[in-house]
Amino acid sequence: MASADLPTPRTPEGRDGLAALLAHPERAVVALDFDGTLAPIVADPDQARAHPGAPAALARLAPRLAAVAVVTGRPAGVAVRYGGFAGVRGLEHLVVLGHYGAERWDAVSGQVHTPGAHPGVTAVRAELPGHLDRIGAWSGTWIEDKGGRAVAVHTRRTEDPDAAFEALRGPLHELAETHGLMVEPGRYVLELRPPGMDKGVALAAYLREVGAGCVLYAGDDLGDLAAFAAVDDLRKNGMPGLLVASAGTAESPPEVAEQADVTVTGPDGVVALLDALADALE
Ligand SMILES: O=P(O)(O)OC[C@H]1O[C@H](O[C@H]2O[C@H](CO)[C@@H](O)[C@H](O)[C@H]2O)[C@H](O)[C@@H](O)[C@@H]1O
Repeated sequence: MASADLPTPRTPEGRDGLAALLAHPERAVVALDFDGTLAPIVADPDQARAHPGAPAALARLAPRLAAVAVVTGRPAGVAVRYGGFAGVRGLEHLVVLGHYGAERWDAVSGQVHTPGAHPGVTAVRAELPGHLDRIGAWSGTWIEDKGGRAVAVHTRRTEDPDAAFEALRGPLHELAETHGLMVEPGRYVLELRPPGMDKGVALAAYLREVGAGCVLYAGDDLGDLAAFAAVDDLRKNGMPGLLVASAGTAESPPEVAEQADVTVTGPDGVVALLDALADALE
């Protein structure tokens, strides 16, 4: 089956990945990032919501696939709420891997499974406001409290988000190191979180768990490159895969589109792609 609306991937690996998904959807996993991929980027992270067409597009696809998963830096429960993913007909088996895979929500139980607070994150949450004052962080720098597994510092709402971001890099790396944490850079955000987990580790484990035969992964930011690398490794070992970049804005990291097989324009383009896939499979 094929659809006129489906893009032609620019690489042979991507073309194989798309062909495998269309030929054997029952063996395919579609996994997507949340912010910037399923949800438009907005200035206030608490106001981010999934594209209005995203839950419906995923719900059309999910019953025909091995699995659909969201893989996000958000706490899993937050992505479920902001995505409107709970209780959606067709998404009864959806899984959300939150905090870069450290925690997990599944639609079957409706529960979040989390490893609990990390002592380094607990310490950083307490120290961070004073630390930002001491280093003279730009006005408008904003701390997103993400619970016990991560804390994020955003610069989007400062007068010069790029300069504010660069000024924070060194001091936040030092603070993270002091507490056994790593820094995850993103779009005008630096997140301090425990090492040892990333979207690639999380995605590869999930694909093994469900016995996937092929995968589509879509993302927009630097944190998604670990998942891209995992798909690339799997392709080298014989599992077809398709990498999709949600890009097209001035702030989109160029690496994401460079490493993808297909580039679409933001969540609008992602939802259109999901709908085109669903059309092709119906
Ligand atoms: O893995 P993701 O689902 O992409 O989450 C990564 C981080 O995304 C959020 O920040 C980004 O989106 C915000 C809302 O659109 C935007 O204001 C910010 O500049 C972006 O970096 C979120 O706030 C973080 O907690 C996520 O880890």
